[in-house]
Amino acid sequence: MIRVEAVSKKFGKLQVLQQVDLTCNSGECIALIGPNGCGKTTLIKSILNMVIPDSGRILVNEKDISGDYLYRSNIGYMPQIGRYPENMNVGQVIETIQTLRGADKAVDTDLYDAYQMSQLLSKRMNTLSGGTRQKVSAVLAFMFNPGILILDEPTAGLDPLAAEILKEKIMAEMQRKKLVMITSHLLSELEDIVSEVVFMQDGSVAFHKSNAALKADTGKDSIAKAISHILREQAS
Ligand SMILES: Nc1ncnc2c1ncn2[C@@H]1O[C@H](COP(=O)(O)OP(=O)(O)OP(=O)(O)O)[C@@H](O)[C@H]1O
Repeated sequence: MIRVEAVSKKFGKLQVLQQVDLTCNSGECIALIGPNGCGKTTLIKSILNMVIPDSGRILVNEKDISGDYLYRSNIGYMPQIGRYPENMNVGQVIETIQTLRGADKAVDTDLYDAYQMSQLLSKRMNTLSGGTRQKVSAVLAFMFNPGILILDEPTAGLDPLAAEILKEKIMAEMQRKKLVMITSHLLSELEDIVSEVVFMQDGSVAFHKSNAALKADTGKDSIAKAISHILREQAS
C-alpha cells in the first residue's frame, strides 16, 4: 500500500507538486495520467525516495519512507528511460542487479523467457535499440517478485507483441494482489488493465476514480473519451 499525504515539491521557483494526497492499495492497477510536466514522474520519484519532498510524507506499507531505503527492495521500478552502465552487456547488468538484490531472492523469469533475454545476454547496453532497452528494464522491474510495481511509460518503444506480453504480465501480477502504478500517455493501452485512474493537473490530483466510475460519471466508454470530456467541460 502507498499513502501520499500532503506532499509538495518545488524545483527552484517551480511548484511541481502541490499538496498531493493519494492512497493506492494492493491489487489495484493505477493509471497516473495528466499533461506533460504536471508532476507524474516527480511524484513517482518521491515515492522511490529519488526526489525528496519539501513537505508532507509518504508511507509504503504503513511505514514512513523518509530516510529509509530498505523498503525499495519491495518495489519494482521501470523508469521512463533506463540508464545502465553502457559498457556492460545485458547479462552483466542482470547479474549485477541480481547480486545487489541478494542471490537468494526468488526470481521471476516470466518476462526474461517471454522476451528471449537469453539470446541478448552478450549484447552491450550501448548497442541496444530503444525497445530492447525497455525490455531489459521490464525484466529487471519484475524479476525480484516485488509487491509494488511502478512503471513509467512502460510500453514506450515496445513493439505490439512486446507491449501485449507486458500487459499480460501486469494483469497476472494484479491477480496476485500486487499494487501496480503506471504512467502513460497511451490511454488506449491502459484500458483493459487499469482499475483506478488518477488524473494530475498542475502538480495536484484533479481526481481519483475507479475506471468504472470515471466512465459511468462521464457517460463515455473509454478512459481517453472520459478525460477529454472532463477537460472540455473544465474549459467551457
Ligand atoms: N530535477 C529537476 N530540476 C528542475 N525541474 C525539474 C526537475 N525534474 C522535473 N522538473 C520539472 O518539473 C515539472 C514536472 O516534471 P515531471 O517530469 O514530473 O512531469 P511529468 O508529468 O512526468 O511529465 P511527462 O508527461 O512529460 O513525462 C516539469 O516542468 C519539469 O521540467
